[in-house]
Amino acid sequence: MNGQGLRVAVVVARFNEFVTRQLLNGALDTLSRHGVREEDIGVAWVPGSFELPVVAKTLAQTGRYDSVICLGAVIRGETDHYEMVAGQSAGGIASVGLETGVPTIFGVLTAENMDQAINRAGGKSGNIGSNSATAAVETARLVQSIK
Ligand SMILES: O=c1[nH]c(NC[C@H](O)[C@H](O)[C@H](O)CO)c([N+](=O)[O-])c(=O)[nH]1
Repeated sequence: MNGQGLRVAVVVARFNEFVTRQLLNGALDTLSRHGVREEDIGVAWVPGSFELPVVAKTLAQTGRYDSVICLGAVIRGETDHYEMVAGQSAGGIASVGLETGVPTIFGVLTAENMDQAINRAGGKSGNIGSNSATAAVETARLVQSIK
């Protein structure tokens, strides 16, 4: 897929930064491999995954981006906070894409523990950030071809 000329925003949560920084690295590396120019990529950090949707929507509404990638890591703790954050983050991110028409990619890793998270952030199970970048390029090009 040729990503040349695509403008992509990446919103990344700082919570569990040890993991989310690896997701970001995977996404940026894959965007580059698809030909997306560095100057066409915007990165915004938010406190946690719960804040991903509002910043993603703001970026999508600027009209400056062909796709918005949301990256986070929600890891189960002792409380049910995990369910709330994961659920609201997923629902909010889906709404951004539907409300704005800008492909908004769900790259929020949900894991039972840190080992699972690390395995999906560049470990033996791949990198959710990289997968999200590929989805962003493909979906942006598809939406462009339909319009
Ligand atoms: O991105 C995450 N945010 C988390 N909480 C913070 C949340 O996203 C908001 O930043 C916070 O609630 C303030 O709105 C997490 N947990 O609490 O478990 C988590 O695992 N991952």
